Amino acid sequence: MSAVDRDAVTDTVIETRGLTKRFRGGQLAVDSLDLGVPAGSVFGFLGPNGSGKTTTIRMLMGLIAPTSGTATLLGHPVPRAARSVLPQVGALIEGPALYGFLSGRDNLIRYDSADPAADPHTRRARVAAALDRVGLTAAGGKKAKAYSLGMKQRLGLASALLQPRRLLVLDEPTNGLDPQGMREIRSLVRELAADGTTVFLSSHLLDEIEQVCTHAAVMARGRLVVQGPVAELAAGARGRLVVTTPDPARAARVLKEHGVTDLAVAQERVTGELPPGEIEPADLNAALVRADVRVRSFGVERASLEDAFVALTGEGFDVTG
Ligand SMILES: Nc1ncnc2c1ncn2[C@@H]1O[C@H](COP(=O)(O)OP(=O)(O)OP(=O)(O)O)[C@@H](O)[C@H]1O
Repeated sequence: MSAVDRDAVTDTVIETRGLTKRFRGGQLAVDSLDLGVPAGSVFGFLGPNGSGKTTTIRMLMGLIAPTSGTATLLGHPVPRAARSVLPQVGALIEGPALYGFLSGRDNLIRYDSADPAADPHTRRARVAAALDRVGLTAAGGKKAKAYSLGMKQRLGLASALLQPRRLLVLDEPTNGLDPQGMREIRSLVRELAADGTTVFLSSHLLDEIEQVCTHAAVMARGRLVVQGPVAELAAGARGRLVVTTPDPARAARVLKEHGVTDLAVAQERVTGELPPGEIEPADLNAALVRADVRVRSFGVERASLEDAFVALTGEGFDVTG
């Protein structure tokens, strides 16, 4: 009998403790990572290029051994229990390996045949269902080499979905795709999550994480910067104050006196960082009015995950790493 109980109830589908990878050349790619991915989440693993995302995923999938620390998948230790737990995990790492001369459908048949646990009698139905899942039924007979990058990526996802999965691990699933391809993958991820599959996906695109993920972890230089629900992460960074007024110089002076920093004036628009602590935006508005500044509009721009990243690391989010 399998060492893995298929019905094991785990609230945290991926958990790492002090997970560390130092490559032979001495490069510390992942540094004491403590990650917790809740069941049912769409979890974004975010960081600039070179921040250690792929190395972490390769350790989770048992492809490379950690230097130190531990990791569990669906409650079972990896790499020790990798063999028994990985059948419940669909993974798409560094693009799918496809045969260009075979049709999309035949590529999936090949994948399914390579799985010793897959019943050959139900193979055709499984492949048809997987093609349907990713919207490739009509293109199933086309050679894979004629597929667009987005279609290839969807075919890769179909191969990961031939069996029911509790967890999907996708490494940069939208990398290299055009906006339409990105949208397709994103809506597919949402659908899969709605069906109850936990999805862990890495990305260096902040807005992608904001659009599709419920939770995120932010990496920088091999270290975890922060993790949690996306809404809370963005709320951790205070938004920027924006005032429009025909008296920008006076407004800037008053705001400065009340602790607003990083003030910038562009025509009738004055922006700045809210002071930390007790002061409410409404108090600032009242102070402007008291000082006879004619306020046309007053607001705080919603903070984005990017603001949170900048606030936490003190650096810009440079996708070229
Ligand atoms: N096999 C290896 N040997 C030595 N160093 C490596 C190896 N693989 C990765 N690294 C280094 O480890 C660091 C983290 O790389 P990793 O690929 O995990 O980052 P990433 O966040 O996934 O970035 P990308 O999106 O570019 O893949 C980088 O500095 C990289 O050069």
